[in-house]
Amino acid sequence: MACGLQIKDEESSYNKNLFCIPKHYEEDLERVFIPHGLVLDRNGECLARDIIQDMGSHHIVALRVLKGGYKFFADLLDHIKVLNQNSDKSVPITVDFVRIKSYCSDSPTEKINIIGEELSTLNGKNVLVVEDIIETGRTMRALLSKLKDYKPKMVKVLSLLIKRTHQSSGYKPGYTDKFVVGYALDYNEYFRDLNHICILKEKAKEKYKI
Ligand SMILES: O=P(O)(O)OC[C@H]1O[C@H](OP(=O)(O)OP(=O)(O)O)[C@H](O)[C@@H]1O
Ligand SMILES: Nc1nc2[nH]cnc2c(=O)[nH]1
Repeated sequence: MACGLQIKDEESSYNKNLFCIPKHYEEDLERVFIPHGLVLDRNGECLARDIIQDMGSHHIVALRVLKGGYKFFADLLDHIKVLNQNSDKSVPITVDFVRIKSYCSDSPTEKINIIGEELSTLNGKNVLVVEDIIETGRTMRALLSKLKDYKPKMVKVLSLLIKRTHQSSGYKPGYTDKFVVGYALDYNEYFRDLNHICILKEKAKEKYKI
């Protein structure tokens, strides 16, 4: 499967005044990091085609990791449905959900809560885990370890963003400490209603802190 686009931290971010931002978030955002159009273009037909090619030999269960992944997941499924309708080869896709909460404000918490564990439907299936962001990798490691119990035939992970961070626990290397929001990525539940993926201002972290 394609390994994605490498985006260099601030160098490649954009002045937010060039974009449509909801009034209620104007003061909270530093820069636009990934414009909505770019997200939609990358998360398009090509990605859907790669998934079908890689996993399409058998019924796919798309496992959505809530809450953050909902926009990414919905847009991706739309593309897979179009492919299924328009090509010679088509594959049934069912969906399942798992809710994982590990962050409070911009910090990982001790406990990784996996909620909604009735995942026996994954037994013997090709499972596509769809996540919005991987930072330290702790959440994904906990989930993958849990999934093993259900004996899937194959598990692949698709993440909208993989951060380069010094906090990485080994799932992926790199570094950036910017906290990003938008396209359903939140900061204490705010900013999911923002289309572009943006860098949050430090003072907004205080404003929305719980
Ligand atoms: O790689 P990690 O450092 O573990 O971080 C990644 C996790 O953080 C976010 O979840 P969050 O706890 O904010 O829940 P949410 O999906 O409801 O936003 C995100 O959706 C990932 O699941
Ligand atoms: N919204 C959001 N969630 C995260 N979880 C881990 N890192 C991040 C981040 O930068 N933004």
